Amino acid sequence: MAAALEVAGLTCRFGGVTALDRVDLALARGEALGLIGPNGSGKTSLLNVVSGHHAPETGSVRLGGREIAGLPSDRIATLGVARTFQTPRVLTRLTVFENLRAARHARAPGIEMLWQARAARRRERERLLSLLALFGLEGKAHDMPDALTLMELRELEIARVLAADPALILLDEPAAGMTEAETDRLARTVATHLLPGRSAIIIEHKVTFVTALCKRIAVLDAGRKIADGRATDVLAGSAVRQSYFGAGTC
Ligand SMILES: Nc1ncnc2c1ncn2[C@@H]1O[C@H](COP(=O)(O)OP(=O)(O)OP(=O)(O)O)[C@@H](O)[C@H]1O
Repeated sequence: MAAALEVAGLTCRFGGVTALDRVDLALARGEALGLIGPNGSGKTSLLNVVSGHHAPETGSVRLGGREIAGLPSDRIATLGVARTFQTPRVLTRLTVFENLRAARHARAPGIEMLWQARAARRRERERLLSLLALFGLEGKAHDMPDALTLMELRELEIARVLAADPALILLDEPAAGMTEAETDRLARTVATHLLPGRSAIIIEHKVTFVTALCKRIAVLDAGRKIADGRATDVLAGSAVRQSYFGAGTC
C-alpha cells in the first residue's frame, strides 16, 4: 500500500532564499510526525507545498501514491488534506457554525446535494454542532469569529479540520501563544479527536507537545532535513541539539 505522503527532492526558493533544499520525507498511514527546526528552517514552507499554498520549484509530493505537487490548495483539500495556520485563518464574514459548514463543503463540494433531504441536513448539522461541543464552542455557533479568543480561534480551526474529515492533517504551531494548561488541553484534544485513523505532520516549537503526540520527529535546518527518526533518538542527537537548541544550552 502506498505511503500516506511521500515527499522527494523538494526544493522551494523565494528569490535568493532556499526555503527547502532537496527534502525527502515519507509518512505512513496513521502516523503522526513532529516537524521541528529553528525559525526560518523551512517547516511552514514544507506544509505550504504539501497543502498547495506554494508550488515547489522541483520535487515530488505524493498523497496516497498520487502526485499532487503544484495542484491548487482547494483541489488538494478535496483529496483529503486539511491544515491549520500559524496565525489562525478562518472565514471572518461567516459565523462559527458557517465556518464549519464551509470547511465540510471545501472537502466535499457535492455534499450540499445530500443536504437537500431534511433528515440528512439535520444529521449534518448535528454532526457539526457536536464538533463545536468538543471545544465548548456550541454556545458560540452563531457568533462571528472576531468575538473569539485566540484559544477559541485555534480550536475553531481544529474543528474545521475535523469537519473536513481529512486523511492527512497538517498543524502549524497549533499551541503558539497558549498557556501550559491550554497547551495540555489541546494536546489531549488532538490525541483523542484528530489523530486516530489519520496521518499528521505537526510543527511546534514546544517540544513536549510534539513528543506527547508523535513517536517520530524530523528536523529541518536551513531548508535541509538533518534528522528523522524516533523522537527520543532525534532529540538526543548532537546535530539537532546544536542546530535547534543552540550550543551549550542542553
Ligand atoms: N512568501 C515568502 N516570501 C519570501 N520568503 C519567504 C516566504 N515564505 C518563507 N520565506 C523564507 O523562507 C525561509 C523558510 O521560512 P519558513 O516560514 O518556511 O520557516 P519556518 O521554519 O516555518 O520558520 P518559523 O519557525 O519562524 O515559522 C525563511 O528564510 C523565510 O524568510
